[in-house]
Amino acid sequence: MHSWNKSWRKLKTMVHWSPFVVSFKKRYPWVQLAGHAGNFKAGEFGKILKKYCECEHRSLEGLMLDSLRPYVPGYYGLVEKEGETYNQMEDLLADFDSPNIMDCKMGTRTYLEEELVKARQKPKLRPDMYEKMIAVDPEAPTPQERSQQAVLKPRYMQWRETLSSTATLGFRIEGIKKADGTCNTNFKKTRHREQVQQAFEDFVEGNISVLKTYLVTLKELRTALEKSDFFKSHEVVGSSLLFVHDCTGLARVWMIDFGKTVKLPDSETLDHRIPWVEGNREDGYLWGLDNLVDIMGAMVPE
Ligand SMILES: Nc1ncnc2c1ncn2[C@@H]1O[C@H](COP(=O)(O)OP(=O)(O)OP(=O)(O)O)[C@@H](O)[C@H]1O
Ligand SMILES: O=P(O)(O)O[C@@H]1[C@H](O)[C@H](O)[C@@H](OP(=O)(O)O)[C@H](OP(=O)(O)O)[C@H]1O
Repeated sequence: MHSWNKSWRKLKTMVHWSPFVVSFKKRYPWVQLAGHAGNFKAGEFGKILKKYCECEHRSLEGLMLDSLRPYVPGYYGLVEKEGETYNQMEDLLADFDSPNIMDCKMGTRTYLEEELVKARQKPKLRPDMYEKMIAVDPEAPTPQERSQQAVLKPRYMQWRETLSSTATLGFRIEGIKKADGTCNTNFKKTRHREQVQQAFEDFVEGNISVLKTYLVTLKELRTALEKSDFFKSHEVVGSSLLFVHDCTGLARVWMIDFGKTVKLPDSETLDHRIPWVEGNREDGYLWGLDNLVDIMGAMVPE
């Protein structure tokens, strides 16, 4: 949605290992599991820099004053580096020893209503999205899309939603990286509950204590979301939950990526559970979290 990142190549099945030189204390490899390539840079120790986005800046500022504060990376404002502006935030991996990481994109909708309106007013053909589409399913494009060798962004985003578990469960796995270095970002067709559960099982590798900690945290997060003034008054689209655990048993979950988190007009609020119909701006975030809790809950033995 931001012009500066439009042209950036998306990470595909590869994880970008950024050998950040971390000042003073130790060197550790930082991992970007999903999202736009080239979006991140090392900050001072324990901090990272993400390419500036006005929406994210405003959201992080608001979140620092909200009851959701414990569930989001600490925000340290803007930084200029080599002529570029960045949002400086807490590196959530800094306290972990060889972390296992999972990114789940939350919600039933992955594009903003305003993007839909823009796409109608000024349709922009996306040959790159057509290429990504046929790489997964050569049969997916319509005859018109095939002749144009391009698709519109909302069409691509909706196709991704229905192919994955976004439409049916209200969240989807974007990537999993394990402590042994293996990494999987090939979840575009992970749609059914059983497939998602299988991926979670692989992620926690049978560690019930880690699974229980995740479950407790997700329930606490749900309670915090239900009480949060920020959450009530914002459309939260394309935001992820970042799960991180390591061999010491430390396991935490944070909300990340507020590039498409938008304030509603004053006094308007969202339910975050009811289905989206164009105009109501519902994002299905809590419905997705309910399903996530349900699936992880079913994995914990009685
Ligand atoms: N504060 C953080 N600490 C540690 N890792 C992070 C942090 N923020 C993001 N990451 C890593 O970077 C990845 C991409 O983050 P993010 O979703 O914010 O990027 P993006 O380019 O805005 O993504 P998208 O293309 O979905 O909009 C995450 O999956 C995670 O691995
Ligand atoms: O995961 P995929 O299949 O690679 O698809 C991308 C993904 O849906 C991103 O969330 C989206 O960025 P935004 O969330 O910022 O819209 C990007 O749009 P873009 O190419 O227009 O940046 C898509 O290409």
